[in-house]
Amino acid sequence: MQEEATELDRALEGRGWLGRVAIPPGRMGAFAAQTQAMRRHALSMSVLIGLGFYLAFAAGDWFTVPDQVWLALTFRFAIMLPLGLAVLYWLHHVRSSLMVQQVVTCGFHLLAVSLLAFLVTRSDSANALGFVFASYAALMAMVISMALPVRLVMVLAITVMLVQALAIAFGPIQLPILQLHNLMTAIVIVGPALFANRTLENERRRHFLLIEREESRKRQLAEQRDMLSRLAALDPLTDIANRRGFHAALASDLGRVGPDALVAIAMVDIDHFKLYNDHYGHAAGDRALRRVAQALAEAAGPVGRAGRLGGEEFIIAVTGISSEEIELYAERLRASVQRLALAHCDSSTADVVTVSVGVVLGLRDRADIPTLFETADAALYRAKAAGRNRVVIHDLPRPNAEACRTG
Ligand SMILES: Nc1nc2c(ncn2[C@@H]2O[C@H](COP(=O)(O)OP(=O)(O)OP(=O)(O)O)[C@@H](O)[C@H]2O)c(=O)[nH]1
Repeated sequence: MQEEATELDRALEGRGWLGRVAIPPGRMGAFAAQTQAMRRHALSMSVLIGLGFYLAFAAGDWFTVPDQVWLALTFRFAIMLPLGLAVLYWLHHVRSSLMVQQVVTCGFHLLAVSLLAFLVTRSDSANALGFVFASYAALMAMVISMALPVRLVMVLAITVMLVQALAIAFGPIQLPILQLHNLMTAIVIVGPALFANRTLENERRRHFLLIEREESRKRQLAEQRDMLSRLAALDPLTDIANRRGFHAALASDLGRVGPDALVAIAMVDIDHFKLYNDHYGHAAGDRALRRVAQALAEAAGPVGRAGRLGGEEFIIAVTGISSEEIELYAERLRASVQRLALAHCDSSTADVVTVSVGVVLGLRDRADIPTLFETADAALYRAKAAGRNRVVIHDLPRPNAEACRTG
């Protein structure tokens, strides 16, 4: 994720060929998809505007090419008008690749320019040469508005220049200086047009990369937030939920079950753990805590939530369990620790590590959770007092019923 942001930062510096902002290869598809609609729209607009000017300047034909007016009007209204409408229809209704659309649109503009150049070769009027320069104005407008790739711009510009050179060569006015004018005009017009095209394209790319970087940073922050909240909910020693994580998980479980569901809380405490630490050392005590925590989490199963309240005290919550099942469930918790067979030679209860379990069962809607905890704690206290390594169940719906089972 960090590498992703760095890659985008590097791309934004625009160290590509001639300061070009290069899109990283993996994002080229997304960039093309994002800018395609805009580029297609630009093509339609260039045809529409080009056609508008082409028809509007018909009025000037009586002055520019007085001897070829009818041919000029035929070009404008009988060829370019229907063709322009057909290209517009095609751009909007026929699905084809952007490149094909760009080439066809360039072809349309080139034809318009070539027909004017043809008039230059046919007309004896010196005014006809005005079409040569009008063609360059059109070229500049096309290059800036069509958002074309640079290679296509170059092809378009060179073709326009050659067409004009031919028109001058075959025109009635044979002035060699006109070819130089043509070349100079081409250079002077194409240079800024290319620069404007490049600048606009770079801005498009920068805009895309900035949005991508923003998205990537948002994803990065969300991931870090998730990781932090996961860590904040975990007990670092045992890898099961800590008090905070347990409460959050229980709250979400309680939100999912109906008001009639039963909720069981089991408080679990390791017996004589101080003696275990004193005998085997604190590091061994930590290892035992980890093993007990994992055993309890496993025994709690997919329906139970296990957490470490602190020290050698654990808690398990189960929602949607019946009063018939709870005794077996609690016994399973207790037995899971004894089955670990962690030697505890100083324990007066058993020769292995054992736990005492205090359980309470309550109705979800009547359950005041802190009260349930207190009651489970009181049941645990009774289990300790009764000799440890046993389960004491305090059943809230039937307060007098109390079951006791020892290992
Ligand atoms: N190794 C280790 N020991 C811990 C940790 N947290 C608490 N303890 C120890 O757990 C022991 C708890 O002792 P007590 O509260 O007297 O309880 P106990 O010895 O288990 O006696 P009963 O609960 O009455 O059976 C203390 O010695 C604490 O130092 C821990 O993270 N690691």
